[in-house]
Amino acid sequence: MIAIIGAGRMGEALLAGILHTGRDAAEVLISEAREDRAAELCQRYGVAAASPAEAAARADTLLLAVKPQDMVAALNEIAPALPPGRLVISVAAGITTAVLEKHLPAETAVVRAMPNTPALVGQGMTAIAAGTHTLEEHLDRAETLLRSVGEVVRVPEKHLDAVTALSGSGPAYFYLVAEAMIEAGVLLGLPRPTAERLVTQTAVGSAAMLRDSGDHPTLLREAVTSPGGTTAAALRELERHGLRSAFADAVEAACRRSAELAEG
Ligand SMILES: NC(=O)C1=CN([C@@H]2O[C@H](COP(=O)(O)OP(=O)(O)OC[C@H]3O[C@@H](n4cnc5c(N)ncnc54)[C@H](O)[C@@H]3O)[C@@H](O)[C@H]2O)C=CC1
Ligand SMILES: O=C(O)[C@@H]1CCC=N1
Repeated sequence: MIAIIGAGRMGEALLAGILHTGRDAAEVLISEAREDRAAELCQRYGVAAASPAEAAARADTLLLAVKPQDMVAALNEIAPALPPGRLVISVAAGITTAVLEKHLPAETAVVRAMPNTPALVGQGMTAIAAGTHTLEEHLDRAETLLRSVGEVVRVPEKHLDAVTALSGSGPAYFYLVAEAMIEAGVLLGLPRPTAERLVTQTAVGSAAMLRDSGDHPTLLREAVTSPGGTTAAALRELERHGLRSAFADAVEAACRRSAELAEG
């Protein structure tokens, strides 16, 4: 039995992804503080709801997807009911395995994970790191579970704030670029639905090439950039507006914020 504690946006993405891979809904519990939200998800996915304590007692794997600011309260609800030998996976930004271990019974196996919302469609990217009492077998279990919603990499925990800044928050950067491109198309007089369709398929096609061609993004970009052409004119403007340093600053800010969240 798997229990998802905190079924907000990320909790639902994980729930949907896990069920999509054929896991029986009877094998998944959700625990969600907002009753209307819990009822909506139970109806949509056919899973049962339980209190955090009940979920802790019944599930062998707990997936914690509450906000970092709510994590200690959630751990305190779970800890008294948690039998030995359970695996606790947290996806909260910034919350270290040391914090998780401090609020759980001694020797609980914890895994800190950072997924992203494309998990909802089975295209997630998750990085995982082990706690002090986490054995290879626990990491394998976490990896197998999270692989049901996309790709998984193992990283040392010291890299997880950077991972959070890059792939955890990363989908938002791509969506912002998509929004900005759609508005630019509308500015040029394209009907909005046309601009949306052009941008969406351009994003999907570019992502497929990035993943499948084996070529570095630089080579793929160069192949679009004809000498003296339109792309070169556009790229010069993006460079003039400092796009690369904007990304460096943005990702650094996200990484700093992730580290701050650990402090509560
Ligand atoms: N949204 C994203 O793209 C990603 C989010 N995360 C992490 O996932 C966690 C959740 O983020 P979101 O889903 O965006 O937030 P959210 O606010 O949509 O979801 C959190 C949910 O937890 C519930 N909750 C709070 N305390 C609870 C408790 N004690 N027991 C049961 N339910 C409780 C809330 O009612 C809420 O529905 C955060 O820690 C975040 O860092 C990680 C990767 C990506
Ligand atoms: O914005 C956040 O804090 C969460 C963590 C990574 C993506 N969303």
